Amino acid sequence: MSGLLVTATDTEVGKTYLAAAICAALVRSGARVVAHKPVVTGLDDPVPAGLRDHELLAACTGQRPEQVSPLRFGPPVSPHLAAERAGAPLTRESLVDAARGASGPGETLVVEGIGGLLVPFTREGYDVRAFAVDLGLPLVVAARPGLGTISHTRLTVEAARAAGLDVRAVVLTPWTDGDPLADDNRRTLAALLADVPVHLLPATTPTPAALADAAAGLPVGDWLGPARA
Ligand SMILES: Nc1ncnc2c1ncn2[C@@H]1O[C@H](COP(=O)(O)OP(=O)(O)OP(=O)(O)O)[C@@H](O)[C@H]1O
Ligand SMILES: C[C@H](N)[C@H](N)CCCCCC(=O)O
Ligand SMILES: [Mg+2]
Repeated sequence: MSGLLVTATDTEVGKTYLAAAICAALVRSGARVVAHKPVVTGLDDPVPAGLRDHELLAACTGQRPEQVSPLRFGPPVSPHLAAERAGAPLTRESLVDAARGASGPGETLVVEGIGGLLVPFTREGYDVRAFAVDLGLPLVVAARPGLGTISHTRLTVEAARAAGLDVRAVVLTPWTDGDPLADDNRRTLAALLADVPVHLLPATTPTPAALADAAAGLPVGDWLGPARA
């Protein structure tokens, strides 16, 4: 089984758009794709433009939304707190088992993290980074194009590398041509990250066809790596 995990420099950066675009592009190329979001929180918030995370991912892969995300909570808070409030604290074992069981031979697994890389699933500090290590998946990092992204992106890549994770790409999203600051952020990050390529996901609408079009320029196949059994 091969796959990747999409993380980000923060919550509300573009993980779902990017993960959905990757799924849609892979499906368009003929791959069998399974999306997995270990935990969704914030279902009490108004429905965003388009669909909720697990619904948009499911629309891109053909799964049912509940298959994409087995654990769904209302409060817009960190997963450790949402689960605790629901009286069902998360465990490393159940999170890893669910992710490993999500896809089978010949399928490509696209995992969307939750929030940023160090968001905890448990009070003891089992977090998205440790989850990616357990799954053995390479990372793709969604980052904002604008002010603040240089430091947030470098911090995320450093934190990933400190745990031995393979960062395949940073993707600035939503990208719109013609912003001089975003252009310089792109160049600066490409120079400072050196061996991590910086790509762009154009601003798009959240439909499978539009997302696949938006991802057409991304070397998605290069980002996939084998998952740990
Ligand atoms: N490529 C894009 N095209 C259009 N809008 C985008 C794009 N990328 C990000 N956005 C905007 O950023 C918002 C947040 O994106 P998204 O929901 O993908 O973030 P997230 O990192 O998955 O958030 P969460 O932490 O809640 O899972 C979207 O609602 C949308 O407005
Ligand atoms: C509600 C939000 N959209 C996400 N689902 C959860 C983000 C958790 C962030 C936790 C933190 O970094 O403080
Ligand atoms: Mg999301």
